[in-house]
Amino acid sequence: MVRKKGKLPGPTVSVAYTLEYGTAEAEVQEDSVSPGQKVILIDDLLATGGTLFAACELMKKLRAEVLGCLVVVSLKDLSGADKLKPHTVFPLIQY
Ligand SMILES: O=P(O)(O)OC[C@H]1O[C@H](OP(=O)(O)OP(=O)(O)O)[C@H](O)[C@@H]1O
Ligand SMILES: Nc1ncnc2[nH]cnc12
Repeated sequence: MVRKKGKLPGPTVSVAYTLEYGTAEAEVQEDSVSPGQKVILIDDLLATGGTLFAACELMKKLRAEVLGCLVVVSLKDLSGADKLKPHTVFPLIQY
């Protein structure tokens, strides 16, 4: 589980990222994935891609392999999928 900084117990790794309306820090527990583990990232919304890009960076820090990103809604005018390349985004709805 990737969360905003300060919301997870135990040892964590974090990364700063930008949103449409400012900056934030994303965090994941160090033992949440193992090196070499294959992961799929899931979020409700893809806007600029900053949040999922940060999640990909966290997976890179933990040496996990991102197979793709699933989102319910992708706001296509904001080109978030471009920011996530080479990772593939699978949206349920494009708007
Ligand atoms: O592609 P991006 O431009 O990064 O935007 C997408 C993010 O924005 C929303 O979260 P938000 O940061 O607003 O926080 P919330 O989950 O607390 O609503 C949403 O849940 C995504 O995680
Ligand atoms: N453009 C947007 N619309 C709704 N929720 C959002 N969260 C981040 N960007 C958003």
